[in-house]
Order: sequence, then structure tokens, then C-alpha cells
Amino acid sequence: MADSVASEDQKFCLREVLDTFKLCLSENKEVYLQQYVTGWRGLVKFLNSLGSVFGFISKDAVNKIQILVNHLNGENGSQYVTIQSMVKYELENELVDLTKRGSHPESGCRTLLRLHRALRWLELFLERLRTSTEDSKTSVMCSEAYNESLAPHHPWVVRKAAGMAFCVLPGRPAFFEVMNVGPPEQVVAMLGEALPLISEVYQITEELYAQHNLLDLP
Ligand SMILES: CCCCCCCC/C=C\CCCCCCCC(=O)N[C@@H](COP(=O)(O)O)[C@H](O)/C=C/CCCCCCCCCCCCC
Repeated sequence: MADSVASEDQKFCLREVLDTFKLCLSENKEVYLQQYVTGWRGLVKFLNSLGSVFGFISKDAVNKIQILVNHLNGENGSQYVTIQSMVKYELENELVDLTKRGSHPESGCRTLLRLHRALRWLELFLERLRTSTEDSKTSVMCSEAYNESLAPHHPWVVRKAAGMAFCVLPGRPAFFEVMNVGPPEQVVAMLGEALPLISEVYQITEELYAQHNLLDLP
């Protein structure tokens, strides 16, 4: 299925994404923004290989990735090396809309928060996938993970559209195949390797955002 819709250079590989998330963390547990964004790019490849029904999700993710890339490549790019330095720089220079939408709709802090919430969805979904059985439904695992993470932050219309898209997710065997890892046992093993990394990146970001009261940015 993946081969029919994704060209070779866009083919998803879980190993690559895993390696990127490994590279996200510095020695002193800061999160490199460049690697974080690259990890998301890899995940979007996977999403794109699932077909056009997921286009509206992919478009939003790509849009947010691009905002962060623009910061990284901008004149103040050196302030965006890690999520920690980004938060410090944007807060010190009043570049974040803290209580209501204003003149900084594309702040790094706000944009990353949306991907950060999606990372929690990913963690919950992959954990379900890892512990699932052959007849488990990916649509159910996906919507449970969504309801526990992103859904409370989305308006009704987005929740409805997401729910409809989940219904057309391929079954577990086809899903595992698109992951491009090998037989199911290998997929499960690799998920076991990936999850602690994703979880650590999530936790570090969550604590940083909580510390600066940034978890509800408009
Ligand atoms: C390891 C392989 C298996 C899993 C691979 C999963 C690949 C998933 C790739 C990308 C996930 C999508 C990330 C979506 C980011 C959403 C950010 C967000 O919350 N945006 C909303 C708020 O933004 P603002 O308006 O405040 O700027 C925006 O309203 C959202 C619009 C689009 C709908 C988002 C639905 C998200 C559903 C996430 C589940 C994806 C299902 C993938 C199926 C495998």
C-alpha cells in the first residue's frame, strides 16, 4: 500500500524517525529543535502514505513544521537551537501571546505546543499499538489516544473530521507493513525502543512549558 502512494524518497522508515528522536536530546537533556522538526517530518511522511483523507492533518502539521523551520533559518536562528533557548529568547523579548491571540500568532512557543500535544497522542497511540493483538483495531487505538490528548484542545468540527479519518485507517497488519520495519515482532521491538525516547522528549518539554506557564497558549 505504501509503495503505491509514496514515492521512494518519501517512504517512511520507523528506524529513521527513531534515530532522529535519539538525536533530539543533548547531554544536559535539552531538546534540539532541528532534530525535533526532522522527527516530525518523518512522521508526516507516514501520514502522507495513508492517503488523502489525512491531507488536512498533514497540512496542519507541515504548516507548523514550516513555522519552526522559518525561525531556525531566520536572523535569530541561533536562539532556536534548543526548545529551552527558544522559550527563554521568546519570553525575554515578549514574542509570545500569553493570554489571547495578538501580534505573535506564529511564535515558536505556541507552534511547538501544538506539536508537543500531538507528540503525546503519538506516545499513547504507539503504546497501544505495541501492546495490541492481531485483531486489535488501529482506528480504536488511534481515537482513544486522540481523546486522551489532542481532542480537548480541538473544536467540534476538527474532532469530527479527525474521527472520520480514523475510521479509514488500515488494519493492524497493513499498518505494520507501512512502518517498513519487518515482521510484526520486529515492529513491536522497535516500538519498545522508540517509546522511552519519545516519552522523554515529551516529559522534558512538558516540564519546561509547565515551569513557564505555557501549557495553555492561545
Ligand atoms: C511510528 C508510526 C506510526 C504513527 C505515525 C503517525 C504519524 C502522524 C503524523 C502526524 C500527526 C499529526 C500531527 C497533527 C498536529 C496537530 C496540531 C494541532 O493540534 N493543530 C490544531 C490546532 O492548531 P491551531 O489552530 O491552534 O493553530 C488544528 O486545529 C488542527 C487541525 C488538523 C486536525 C488535527 C487532528 C490530529 C489528529 C492526530 C492523529 C493523526 C492520525 C494519524 C493516523 C496514524
